[in-house]
Amino acid sequence: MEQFLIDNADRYKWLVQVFKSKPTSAKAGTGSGGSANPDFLVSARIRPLLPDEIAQGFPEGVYSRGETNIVDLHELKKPVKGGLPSLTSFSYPVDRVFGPDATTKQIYDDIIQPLIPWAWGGGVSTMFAYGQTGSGKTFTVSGLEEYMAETLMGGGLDGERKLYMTIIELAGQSAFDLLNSRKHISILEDSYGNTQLAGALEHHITTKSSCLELIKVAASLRRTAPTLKNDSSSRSHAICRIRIENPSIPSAEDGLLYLIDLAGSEAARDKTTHDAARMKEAKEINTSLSVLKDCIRGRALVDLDDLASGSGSTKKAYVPFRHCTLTKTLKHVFDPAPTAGMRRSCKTVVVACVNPCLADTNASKNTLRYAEMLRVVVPAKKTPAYEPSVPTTWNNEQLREWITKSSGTPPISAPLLAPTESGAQLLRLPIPQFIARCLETPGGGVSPEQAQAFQSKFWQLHIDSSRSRATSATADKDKSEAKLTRMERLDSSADVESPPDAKDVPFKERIRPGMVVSYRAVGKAGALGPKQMGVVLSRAGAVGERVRDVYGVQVNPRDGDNQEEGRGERYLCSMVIPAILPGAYDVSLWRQVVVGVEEMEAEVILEWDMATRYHYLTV
Ligand SMILES: Nc1ncnc2c1ncn2[C@@H]1O[C@H](COP(=O)(O)OP(=O)(O)OP(=O)(O)O)[C@@H](O)[C@H]1O
Repeated sequence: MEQFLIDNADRYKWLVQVFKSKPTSAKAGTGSGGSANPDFLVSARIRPLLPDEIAQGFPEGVYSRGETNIVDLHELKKPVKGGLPSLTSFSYPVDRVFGPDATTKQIYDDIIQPLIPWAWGGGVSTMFAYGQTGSGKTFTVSGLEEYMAETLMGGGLDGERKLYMTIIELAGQSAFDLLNSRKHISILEDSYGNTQLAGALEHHITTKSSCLELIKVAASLRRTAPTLKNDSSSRSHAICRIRIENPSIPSAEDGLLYLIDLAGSEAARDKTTHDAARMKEAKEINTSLSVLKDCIRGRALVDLDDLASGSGSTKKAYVPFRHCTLTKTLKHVFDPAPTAGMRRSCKTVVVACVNPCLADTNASKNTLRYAEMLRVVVPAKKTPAYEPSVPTTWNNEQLREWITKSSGTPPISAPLLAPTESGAQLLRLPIPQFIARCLETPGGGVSPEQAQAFQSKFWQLHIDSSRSRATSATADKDKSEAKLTRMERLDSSADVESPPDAKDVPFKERIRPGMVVSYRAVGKAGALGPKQMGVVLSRAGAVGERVRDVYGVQVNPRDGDNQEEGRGERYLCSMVIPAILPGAYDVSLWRQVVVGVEEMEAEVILEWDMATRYHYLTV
């Protein structure tokens, strides 16, 4: 067959020329009536022919159709009964095509760079390089890693972050730490359902050079085996994970950035030369890639359903992430189950690397079909009807109006928090980014506590509205008292419990047992940092002389003992400590602390959630 292709290369090139000169059909890259999913992008990179492929006389079989984001693949068919060879052509729509002349920098700037601020802001960003062996995955990923290191370490991103890098390799059922001499590690699920890379080292990275040095070490330890297409073919998946910690919001989940160089799917020409072990390895790789496809597609469908949940749909796609080690490791990326009511906000980019050689079109077809199957097009649908208690039905204007009305005092700047987003889009914003936008409100009056509480309120409203919509699908439609959403109940009960003018009295003048206050702990920060919360139990002077707080300080000292002159009223408070779930708090009754009125900053409203058995901040 290869000789047939070489012998008929001139005819083939002429047929391709004729194909190209025909007017192209308007087969849009997005399919009929839909648009590309902004958080999930599938691209194709067609590498140039390599010198040995050119030397053998193979022409290119895969072409980019430029702006339309369609990849054309041609094959030359042997004539059945005499006659001349003919052309068979296939077209594959993707979200973005990069032809042989595109540089890795262009790819980075166009589709990868936006992943970095997303992870920096607390989201999960993932890039997969997929393709046949020798199609340019490692070439692409290693180039992208360099640019990524530059962006992360270049100082152009807002705020302070701590970065930790882990690089592991998955080969069959085994996992190895590529930053610790290929030491065996275990992929385990802990009792909270989180995947743990037990035994893998995390390296704190502080400079671009230290980051690149670690990437170099990992590349040198990656398992490779020669294939016909590539002398050093990677027979394993390599996962580079950067965990991004935001010290200014300790309760927020860390941002995660994954760059994944998948093991090469096999070229048919390769398979003829395999022994049993290599065949088994190839089978394992293909199985994991198949599960990966189901997970990527499943998760994209779940997100799409969320974006469109104004429709009230409760049908969820299945994401089989526990079916193989690769997807289990990437639980954060795929798990559709929310934690504390919130699903991690993910942005994913797939780069399908394509070998253009006419002799390899079978494998390239598989790669492009795989890419096509991953695409989940956002269907064109009519905007859901506005409902005041359902954030997913709000357009930008309605969202801004709600922000201004409901974000507390001072009001959070709606144009800064939601410059363009609809309600559904703002729900997908990572929490730290939401908070950071709130804090940009001019005047500096918005505190991190207010921002966090407002984020919880927004989410709570969404959860309540989803629950009540699900219930109303099966129950009587009458809106009775029993059917009020939790926020409505909270609002109405707040009206009953607090005197209407309570808001006008400064909180320090109405301190009472049970009130929750935030305070700046002077000289006793401990592990929780200086900003803390506590539930007021009593005046310090009301307890016995022997009572000491968590720091060993006598709560009610006799005259002359421990008493600092000139201090205002002091209260014994139970500490409110961050719980294991993001945004959740526990009241630790037995950990008590004395807080002076002058240390108190604001009254805080905590709301108890039966489902998670934790408290959450509300505005
Ligand atoms: N865009 C490109 N421009 C120039 N050369 C490229 C390009 N992409 C890949 N190559 C070359 O092609 C060869 C194979 O690339 P690479 O090793 O990245 O493939 P791979 O898909 O990672 O293969 P495997 O799965 O077998 O590890 C290398 O010699 C690489 O330098």
